[in-house]
Amino acid sequence: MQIEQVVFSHDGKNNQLSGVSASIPKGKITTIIGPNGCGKSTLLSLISRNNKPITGSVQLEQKDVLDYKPKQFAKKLAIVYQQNDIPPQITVEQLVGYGRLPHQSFLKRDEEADREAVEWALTCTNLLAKRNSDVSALSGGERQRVWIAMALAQRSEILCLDEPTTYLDIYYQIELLELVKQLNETYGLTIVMVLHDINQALQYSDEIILMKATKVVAQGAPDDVITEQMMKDVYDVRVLFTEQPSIGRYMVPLSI
Ligand SMILES: Nc1ncnc2c1ncn2[C@@H]1O[C@H](COP(=O)(O)OP(=O)(O)OP(=O)(O)O)[C@@H](O)[C@H]1O
Repeated sequence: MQIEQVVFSHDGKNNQLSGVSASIPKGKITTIIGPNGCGKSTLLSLISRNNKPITGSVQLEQKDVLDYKPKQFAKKLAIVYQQNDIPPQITVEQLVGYGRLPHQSFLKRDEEADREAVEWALTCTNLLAKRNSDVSALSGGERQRVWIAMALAQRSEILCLDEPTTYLDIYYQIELLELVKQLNETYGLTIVMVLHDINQALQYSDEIILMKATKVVAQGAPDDVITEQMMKDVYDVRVLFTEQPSIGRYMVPLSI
């Protein structure tokens, strides 16, 4: 995907994206980082075409995302939001089945393909044993996996995740990021996610898009973008980096 000179305003007064350009490499994990309010979720909303640029464009396979038909686009890209409303009294399997809607029409439905996709999504997310559970009775970590399973059932090539680890304890954060890594490595899914935890961004990303105050200020490999100087300039925090043999480079915050 190519994001080219995108300008966007939520309220028509101030720009929340002012001339943003970036690229999302196919088959990689790209993480958008930056301080609160800099425009990360807004950028994701334009990538997933939930908002339209005032000027500039988002291109997918050399075609403007706005030129895709809704179902055609849903087969290309799925998004999981930070907070999701759960329909009342719905089982895991039923909710995951909603991911098949882009593949169904009034006249045409491939029930075998639908079943296979739901089984695959439940298997990947380790939810087979919970398939008949009421979604509202699940833990936060399990619910987040259900939303990812629904997005997987959509069988899209790109998976966008807006702060997928927020509200999860450290165990479920790691579980979720390991799932994301596995989906990328095993099925070649392109991942675009927003994370706040710099160490998790370092550990799980192939590519970092760094934002500050409505702009993309850097893009590149995690070790190139995430530096002591960047942490001072963008977050106004003093940090040091150290190496740990099993996970590599990681950051220790020192002071503000
Ligand atoms: N629907 C909206 N209407 C008006 N302003 C909005 C809307 N959504 C977001 N904004 C504003 O746009 C700016 C960017 O918000 P956005 O949610 O994209 O930032 P973010 O980098 O994802 O922040 P955070 O890390 O706090 O989640 C903020 O100033 C926010 O107040």
